[in-house]
Amino acid sequence: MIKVAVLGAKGKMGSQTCQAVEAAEDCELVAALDQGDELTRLTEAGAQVVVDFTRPEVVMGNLAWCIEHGIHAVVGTTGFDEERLATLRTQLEASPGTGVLIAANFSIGAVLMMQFAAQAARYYESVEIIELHHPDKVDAPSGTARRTAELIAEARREAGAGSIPDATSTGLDGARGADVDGIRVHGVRLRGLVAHQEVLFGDTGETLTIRHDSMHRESFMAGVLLGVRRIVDTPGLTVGLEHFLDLS
Ligand SMILES: NC(=O)C1=CN([C@@H]2O[C@H](COP(=O)(O)OP(=O)(O)OC[C@H]3O[C@@H](n4cnc5c(N)ncnc54)[C@H](OP(=O)(O)O)[C@@H]3O)[C@@H](O)[C@H]2O)C=CC1
Ligand SMILES: O=C(O)C1=N[C@H](C(=O)O)C[C@H](O)C1
Repeated sequence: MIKVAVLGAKGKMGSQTCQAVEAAEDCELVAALDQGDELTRLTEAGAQVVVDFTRPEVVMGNLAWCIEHGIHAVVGTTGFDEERLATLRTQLEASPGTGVLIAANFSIGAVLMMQFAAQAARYYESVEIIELHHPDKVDAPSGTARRTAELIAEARREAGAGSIPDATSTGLDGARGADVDGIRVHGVRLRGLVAHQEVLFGDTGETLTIRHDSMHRESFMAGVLLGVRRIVDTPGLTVGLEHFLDLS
């Protein structure tokens, strides 16, 4: 049995994760912590793996504590940039047996969408990303959109692609979305939505749209449990659930 604790347990993702861990035959939910709870409860409960679905402003503190105490972490919370990842790598050097998985999105379909987008990137002159989420989401653009943009930008650089054409010279601030690594990202917040993304590619005479929809938070649970099962044997930092999937 893998002893699992959830941080952010009263939240939308945390509560779903508690249910999924309790239903998994090879996992035991040993602690469910939320805002105001002491992290010492993790060691008291003997947690081997922590699943973090909290907030970008608190996740780094949680991870520093877990790494220091040799507790593996599966992290869905957003807000990770290169600087944060570098900090985690340094912290993990001092705790060599500990593993941390940072996954922008635990839905298998979303992981495939990012992979397909990276594959398509080299073939199209134009690309833009539209992410669509529920209005209670605290960050924009989504972690998934950021990661998708980074993967596309990397693929374009490797292929020697130039900058994306855009003749806009006047207009309102924000009308062309945010610039993530040279890729335009647009965010929609709409009651009724959960988590959705479209990646639009275009070239002369054709477009390609890759779309993924999470209609329910259950869609993330298979990926979360995969992360829990794999991280106990994967020391160091893993960025992206794709590393735990056989995509060949
Ligand atoms: N990787 C993925 O597949 C997915 C990632 N996410 C990401 O996960 C994060 C959480 O999303 P969601 O569940 O919708 O958000 P919620 O706001 O519903 O849940 C966050 C929970 O964490 C609690 N919390 C805040 N600070 C702490 C703390 N220091 N220790 C423990 N708990 C704390 C909050 O309490 P309070 O409300 O009192 O502040 C709240 O209960 C976001 O970054 C989101 O983008 C979401 C979906 C999928
Ligand atoms: O906050 C959410 O809901 C989600 N957050 C993650 C993100 O920012 O990419 C994953 C998914 O899009 C749902």
